[in-house]
Amino acid sequence: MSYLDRPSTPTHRIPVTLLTGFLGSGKTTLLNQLVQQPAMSRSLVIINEFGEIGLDHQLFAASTDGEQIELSNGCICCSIRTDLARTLKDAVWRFAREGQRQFDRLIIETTGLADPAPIVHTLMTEAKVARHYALDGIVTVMDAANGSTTLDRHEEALRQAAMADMLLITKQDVASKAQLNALHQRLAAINPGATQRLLDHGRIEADELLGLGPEDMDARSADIQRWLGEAASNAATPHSPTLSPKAMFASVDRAEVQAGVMPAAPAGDLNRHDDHIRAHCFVFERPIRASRLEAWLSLITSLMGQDMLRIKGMLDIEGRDKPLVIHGVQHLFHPPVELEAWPGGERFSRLVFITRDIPRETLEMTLGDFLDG
Ligand SMILES: Nc1nc2c(ncn2[C@@H]2O[C@H](COP(=O)(O)OP(=O)(O)OP(=O)(O)O)[C@@H](O)[C@H]2O)c(=O)[nH]1
Repeated sequence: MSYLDRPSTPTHRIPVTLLTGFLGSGKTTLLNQLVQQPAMSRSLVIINEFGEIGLDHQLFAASTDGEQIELSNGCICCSIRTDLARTLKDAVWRFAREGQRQFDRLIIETTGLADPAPIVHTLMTEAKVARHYALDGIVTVMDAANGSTTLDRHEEALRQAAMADMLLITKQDVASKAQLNALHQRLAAINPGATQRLLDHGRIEADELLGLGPEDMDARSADIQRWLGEAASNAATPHSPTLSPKAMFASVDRAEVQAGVMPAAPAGDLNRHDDHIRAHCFVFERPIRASRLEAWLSLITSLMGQDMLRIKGMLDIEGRDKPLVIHGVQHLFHPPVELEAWPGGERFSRLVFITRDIPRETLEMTLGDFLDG
């Protein structure tokens, strides 16, 4: 059976929030605020820091009912990935009393230099980990004062921003308005699908950071709009039924930032620094043949998987009445999720790609060829 023919049934896996952000951006400050909140009381927190303490899964008493583990002799995205996998597997019984698991949610705080992709891969590909855990969302913290410079200098920070479901901007109190606007525009260009929020010393309601991913989207299909990005949903709606498939591509290279979340950014040269990381949105009016899309996804991810940072889509597949949501990080895809209804009653396919050094034309031409078939 092919990938698109296997929509997942709702699972009861433990949702995982990956908290990332460059060195000193404010991750720990945020985490300290979060763990005080009742919504986080049954959370296990894994903190990965570079440090000198040997890796002995040293346990700390957390400030709330939650539990905390420190992984501190390397970075979980590279040198100690197997330690992360083992820690996750062990945690299920280690934090259990009388056969009952004592946590319902997992937060992983990465080091400031971590690439989120390998961590997501560990969650998705290690069978014993994937059985118990499912990625809920990637939350990336950005420092308003240094963020633009950090993005200029550090590929890691770009990748953290590009893969985020939510971008939390800290230190607005010490940033100029110009710095804040520049960062806001830049992040909107890199990752139009991610919500941007301003944080004051890490303060935010935990609920806002939870339930970000597609795993439980079935229950709240209206949220698909936000998840795919307002830009993909609004700007790319097809109208004419006579369009040829190639003409149905719509380009959305800028984000419509959600009202009330951040002020609208003034127009500018959004991609001056980041030409290599881009968001590309495509819409298709006619139903897509599953086998052709799968063949294309397989080709494109095997050739360019490393540079295909994120893929999100809501698809109208031939022979299906309901929308199918797909979600991938590099060459790995979560099981597709079938929604109950088309959000807003609008039935058409949307695909969003966040890529590094992949020209839009490459996607457009190959996709057109495959779907034209
Ligand atoms: N002015 C200001 N300072 C902040 C804010 N948020 C965090 N900080 C400060 O920024 C510094 C770094 O914050 P941390 O939370 O330790 O950052 P981190 O991302 O965990 O840092 P690493 O562990 O080095 O990756 C601390 O001194 C915080 O008090 C904010 O909104 N405003």
